[in-house]
Amino acid sequence: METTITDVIVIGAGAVGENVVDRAIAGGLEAIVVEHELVGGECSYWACEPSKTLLRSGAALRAAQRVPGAAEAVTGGLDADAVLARRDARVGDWDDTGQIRWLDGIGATLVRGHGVLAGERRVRVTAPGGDEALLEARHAVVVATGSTPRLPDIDGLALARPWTSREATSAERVPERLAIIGGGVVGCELAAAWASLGSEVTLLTRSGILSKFEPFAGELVTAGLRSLGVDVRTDCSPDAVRRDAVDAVVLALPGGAEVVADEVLVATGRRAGSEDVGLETVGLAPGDWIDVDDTMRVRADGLGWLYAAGDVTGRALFTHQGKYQARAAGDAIAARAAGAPVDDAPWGAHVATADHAAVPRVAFTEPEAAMVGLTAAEAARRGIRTRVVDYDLGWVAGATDRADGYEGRANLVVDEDRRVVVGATFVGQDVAELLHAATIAVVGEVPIERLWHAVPAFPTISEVWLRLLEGYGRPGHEGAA
Ligand SMILES: Cc1cc2nc3c(=O)[nH]c(=O)nc-3n(C[C@H](O)[C@H](O)[C@H](O)COP(=O)(O)OP(=O)(O)OC[C@H]3O[C@@H](n4cnc5c(N)ncnc54)[C@H](O)[C@@H]3O)c2cc1C
Ligand SMILES: NC(=O)c1ccc[n+]([C@@H]2O[C@H](COP(=O)([O-])OP(=O)(O)OC[C@H]3O[C@@H](n4cnc5c(N)ncnc54)[C@H](O)[C@@H]3O)[C@@H](O)[C@H]2O)c1
Repeated sequence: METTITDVIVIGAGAVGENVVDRAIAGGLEAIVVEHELVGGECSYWACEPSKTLLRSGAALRAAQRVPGAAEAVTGGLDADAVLARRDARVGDWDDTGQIRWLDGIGATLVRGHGVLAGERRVRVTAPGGDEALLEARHAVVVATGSTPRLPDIDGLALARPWTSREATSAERVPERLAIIGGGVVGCELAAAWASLGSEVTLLTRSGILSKFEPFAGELVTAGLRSLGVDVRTDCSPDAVRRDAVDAVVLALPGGAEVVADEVLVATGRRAGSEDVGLETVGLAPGDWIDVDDTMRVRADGLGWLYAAGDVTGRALFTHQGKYQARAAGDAIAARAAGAPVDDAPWGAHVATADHAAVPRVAFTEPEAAMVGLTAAEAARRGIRTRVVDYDLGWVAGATDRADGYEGRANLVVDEDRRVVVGATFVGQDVAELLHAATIAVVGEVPIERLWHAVPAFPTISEVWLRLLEGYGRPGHEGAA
């Protein structure tokens, strides 16, 4: 078998793999990317993009309904067919021609097929027709193979043909009744989306709702989902799931109650997409999250040529954070290949430091929940001496302008020893766009004293920053009324 030699090989052309290739090429290297499905990966076709499109129409409708004058002009509900058609257009009808054009444009080589490591700096690719090819990298191989849904061990579940996020983001019809297992971001976003489109949704979750956020986010989103008609049941997990004689799915709950639906979506977390990438050929355990340092280089003796980025590392399962890791990896690989210095100190040019303390995330639910950095509980777990200030967004002029009866809440978690913000959460209509200011404050470690000089425009929802700072008190004016 002939071997093709290049500088860098990336396995997986999701958003993360694409960005590794982009940075490596920008750094003067040649790169091949191997993809066995669609270039663009989960985010483009079965995750971020279709789910946000399914959610947007309902959010826009409700926003209009909350503004007298506009509300009177809303005379009907959502047109589900039009929403689904917009979703189909957004994902390019699950065709990756556009993304291939982009890869061509940056000078990357795409090899279609399933790639597995085959020992040091080598990748074996099995093409869709079964032909095999061997690739060898002069400098680095990067595993960017993402993650897959994790199915809990519930009796009968696998046989009941459950939806994963893939089916739930690509469905062609609105199910009359949808049961969802899991109250994390996937469960809550897709509950909001399908309830808005007319499904009767029941959401069962073992924990609370959005338990990785501040508790007030879970409370407000639970109320918001219920206002859409979602039957939210926390501390609840089915014992067994089956399809009945008329093909309905029946979820048996502890105590004998049942939930009957047309489809059941399992949204109980993800596992590493590392089971079938040949990790065993280099001494790593298949199926595990791949452990990397902050330049995204695998932490294991003798594997200085092997990197991983994105979901497969388990560091922060978000597209934006994976792309950030990809930039670090691609730049570090190029620097090492050129024998140039690698700036791997915290916040250096070649590291993904923000993964540890400043990951922004938005749950595009009803209402939106957005956070960056640490929750108050996480900060306490890390031993940080904090003070938490919070504020009712319904009192902010920009919010009341935006919607009558605006409901929302925000908080800042302040590190009292360093006098910097280490976490911020905003929950309410249209808060997603507020988040980046908080990310800059956390990453920039902007002293509270200086934040007083960042004046939010009136009347924007961002004025909540001023209210939060007033709640905290102006350092040096503690005695002032
Ligand atoms: C429903 C849902 C909604 C989401 N919404 C958001 C959101 O709004 N914002 C956000 O930031 N994140 C969101 N996420 C998370 C986001 O989708 C992931 O973090 C992101 O897709 C990870 O990118 P990745 O490139 O690491 O993996 P992937 O996108 O999974 O890409 C991996 C690629 O590798 C390929 N591959 C795997 N194994 C091989 C192999 N052996 N050979 C060749 N190719 C291989 C796959 O086909 C795939 O194309 C969402 C996730 C879900 C499930
Ligand atoms: N907008 C976004 O950025 C976005 C959207 C969707 C997904 N994502 C990413 O995808 C990741 C995975 O999301 P997810 O929601 O699948 O996982 P998750 O870990 O966030 O939530 C899993 C939920 O399932 C529940 N659960 C687990 N086992 C259960 C069982 N047997 N019965 C009942 N409930 C059970 C948990 O209590 C939890 O509520 C997220 O952490 C996030 O990184 C991001």
